[in-house]
Amino acid sequence: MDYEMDIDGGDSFVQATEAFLNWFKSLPGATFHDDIRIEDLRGKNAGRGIVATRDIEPDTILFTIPRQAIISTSTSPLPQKLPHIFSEDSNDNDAASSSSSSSSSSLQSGQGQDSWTSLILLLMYEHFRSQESPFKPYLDILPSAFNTPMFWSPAELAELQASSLVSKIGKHEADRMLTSKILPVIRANPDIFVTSASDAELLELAHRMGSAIMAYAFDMEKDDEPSQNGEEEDDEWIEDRDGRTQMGMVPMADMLNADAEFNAFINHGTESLTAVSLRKIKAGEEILNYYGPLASSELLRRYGYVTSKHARYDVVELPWTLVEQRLKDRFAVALRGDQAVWEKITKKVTEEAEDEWQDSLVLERTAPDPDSCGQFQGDAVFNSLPEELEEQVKLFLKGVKKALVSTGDKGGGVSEAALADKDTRNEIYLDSVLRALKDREGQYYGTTLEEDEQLVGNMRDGRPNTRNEMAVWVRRGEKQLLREAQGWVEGRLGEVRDKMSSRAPAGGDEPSAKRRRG
Ligand SMILES: C[S@@+](CC[C@H](N)C(=O)[O-])C[C@H]1O[C@@H](n2cnc3c(N)ncnc32)[C@H](O)[C@@H]1O
Repeated sequence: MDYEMDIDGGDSFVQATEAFLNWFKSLPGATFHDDIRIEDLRGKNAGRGIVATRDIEPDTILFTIPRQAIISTSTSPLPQKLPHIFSEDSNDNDAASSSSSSSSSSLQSGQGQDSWTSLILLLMYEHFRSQESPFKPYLDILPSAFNTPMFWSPAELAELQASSLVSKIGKHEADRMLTSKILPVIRANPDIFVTSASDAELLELAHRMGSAIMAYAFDMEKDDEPSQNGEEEDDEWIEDRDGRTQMGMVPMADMLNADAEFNAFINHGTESLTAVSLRKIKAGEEILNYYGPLASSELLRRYGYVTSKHARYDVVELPWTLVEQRLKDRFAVALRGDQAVWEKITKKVTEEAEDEWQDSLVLERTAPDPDSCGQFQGDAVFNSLPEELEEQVKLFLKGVKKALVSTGDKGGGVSEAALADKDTRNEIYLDSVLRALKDREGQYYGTTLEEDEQLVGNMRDGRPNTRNEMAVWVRRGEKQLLREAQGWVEGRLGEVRDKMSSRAPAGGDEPSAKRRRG
């Protein structure tokens, strides 16, 4: 991310930090513990962060943010100025469906805002107010550029190779959404959004605000009522970003960097939010929040960085078509590569599975949640394939079995009788998945896992410092997971094959005589 750099021989970064801290401390109700400080962490590509200057005990309140200091639709004057844009009735509470479901007339009038676009409007309003904005010292420390893949060049994106992250960036969708929902509101209200910016500049600014929200905003329950027994809510980080929760920019809470092991959390109270230590934090240690059990790819997509601790949550999407192709290979002789038969099977199977059908299956490790002190207990291990994958293969094999019955024995491959045997089906399942996993790894065409390991080994301090290195990190993690998955499947496959060979007479895929039907 780009932060303000030296100007006129002075360090504007340091000055902006000081101005922000003084502004924050002056807010009625704000507190900032004496034993912490905002530190310049640009040396490790982490912008600003908060560090303990002395040992801090568990359950210590590190700082307090009065709710009035949050930028949200509850605190901003903008909704009163533009009630037709911000009223509950005109809002689109489901951001996920907003781009497709909003009528063109509501888009032209700037209605149909969701929690994202509402907050973008609030931030742009404050930005254009410039010196008049009560949030100026806070806005001044928000980054002007981001490392999220939304802003990467095609060459930088190509380094992600076959990572599914590439398909999730959504640059065009974001352009469309900002152009249809943000620009019309600004243009229709020139007295409120005072700017001489061109449409292209407005779009760029809206992207910048959208990315700041992605990496900095907090989600809060809309009413922020205390719980029924009168105690304050302890809802930490709410991951739901589908527009149903209210989003807010929470100055100082968003100065905390984060990792998958962390030592502080944000407590959402009625009057204020507080940052609280989860365990003893030693002098010099960084105070870290938690963004959730995010894969490296997702951490990069939302926040523009990666860490080694998040690698345990890495995921790989396995397209069903790869598994299906390998399943078909097993019956290529028996069904003579009959395209019409395969189409019939696929149609039948997907119909039978209805909404449950998945075009791609998510592979992940079993990773225990961090404990109540924010620390890992136990390793993350790959020890299962997605249940849906097994279900879909089962359905598929059922379809194949029927096809084999109707076409009769074509004199080769796996027979219908063999498919009646559970071990045979299991063997076909695991063998096809294993081959599909290798095919998936092969889709990362540019480099091998071993080459990526070497690239990571050469990184300064053993961690990524550039976009290119972050891309290498993400794809290396995904290839590693694919290898672990292959190892696990190989193990299961070996067991099934041992079992089959210990009970079956010679004869390939045929089940034992005892089990043979018909
Ligand atoms: C909520 S802000 C935290 C404050 C931010 N460092 C700043 O200077 O404004 C989130 C951003 O901080 C950076 N960040 C957070 N945790 C990090 C970490 N563990 N390592 C590197 N950068 C991190 C990322 O750029 C992320 O998008």
